[in-house]
Amino acid sequence: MRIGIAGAGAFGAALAVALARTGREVTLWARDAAAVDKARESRRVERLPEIDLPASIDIVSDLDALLPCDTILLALPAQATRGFVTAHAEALAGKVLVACAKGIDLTRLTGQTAIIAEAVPSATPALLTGPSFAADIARGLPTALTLACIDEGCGAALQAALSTPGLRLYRTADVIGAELGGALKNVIAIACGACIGAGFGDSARAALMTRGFAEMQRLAASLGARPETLMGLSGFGDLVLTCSSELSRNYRYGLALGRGESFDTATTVEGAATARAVTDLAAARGLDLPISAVTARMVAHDLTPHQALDALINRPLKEESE
Ligand SMILES: NC(=O)C1=CN([C@@H]2O[C@H](COP(=O)(O)OP(=O)(O)OC[C@H]3O[C@@H](n4cnc5c(N)ncnc54)[C@H](OP(=O)(O)O)[C@@H]3O)[C@@H](O)[C@H]2O)C=CC1
Ligand SMILES: O=C(CO)COP(=O)(O)O
Repeated sequence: MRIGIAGAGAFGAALAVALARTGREVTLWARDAAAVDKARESRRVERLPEIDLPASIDIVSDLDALLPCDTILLALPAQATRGFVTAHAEALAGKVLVACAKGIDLTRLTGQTAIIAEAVPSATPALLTGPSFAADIARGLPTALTLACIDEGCGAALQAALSTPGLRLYRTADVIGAELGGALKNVIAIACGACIGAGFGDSARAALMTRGFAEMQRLAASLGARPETLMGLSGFGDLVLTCSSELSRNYRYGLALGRGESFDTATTVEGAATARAVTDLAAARGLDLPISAVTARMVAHDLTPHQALDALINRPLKEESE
């Protein structure tokens, strides 16, 4: 089986490397023909420097080269997925499309698989998510992720096809829960970065992670997720990784907010748009998600980290379980 990957950024390239190293046939597509020519020559991509791409990976800019692939991983930023699958709906018809992005689509406030189902109804949507930095995967460091698919037969086939000796995949049919865990943890990671950047300390970060996790569980439950999914790799696991490592772009973006520094706008920071989406979802569902709300306002430069802290810490006292 030849596996296609759309998007030759850090994650797409890392997955291509991990799969190619174990003998899978991989086609890696990127939109920029000049960048593809450069990558074919140098066997490197800009967003994953220092990693050599095995010669067996076919790097292409012509989307037709993905046509022989029955399974295509979509490793694009979350807000780009809708445009991509809509523009290429005909070519993607009938394929197994595995979303790898971690974000809520701002247009319709849905997860990645709902975008796929809407744009390409004949495709089988799935999701690959969980705690992993692209560089770790590319280096073959041990990693465990979640493979979510409503079609359980397809989920089991994908689990086998995408697992490698270093990359252990667990399977679930709870796509909604897995999507929300991956998307919402990015918002909390921005909050945690801002907390550390502003000098509020590790104890405050632990409080934000814990109360942020409660917000993730509250929103996910209201959208039909299974509670145990949020406790797993795609929720709790990725929250821990992203809120505690400077390898995370969401966390580093938060650090910059906390320090009052600027941040490179070309860097993919999924939690920024998803914070807005979460605020809209919470309003529509009458949910109280205060950490996500102040994070969205910090991202919009409508609150400073100190004002955000004041807003959180001066809320009326309450039961922890509420
Ligand atoms: N990096 C990581 O450690 C991990 C990332 N992820 C998730 O994977 C997703 C992608 O992240 P990542 O690879 O790191 O991001 P990068 O910023 O490294 O790369 C994004 C890629 O998407 C391409 N792209 C952007 N917009 C479009 C578009 N409209 N059409 C086609 N291609 C487009 C970019 O192309 P161009 O260069 O031409 O702009 C670039 O190659 C995110 O949701 C992220 O959360 C998940 C786990 C780990
Ligand atoms: O999702 C990730 C780790 O699991 C990558 O995090 P960032 O997008 O914050 O870099």
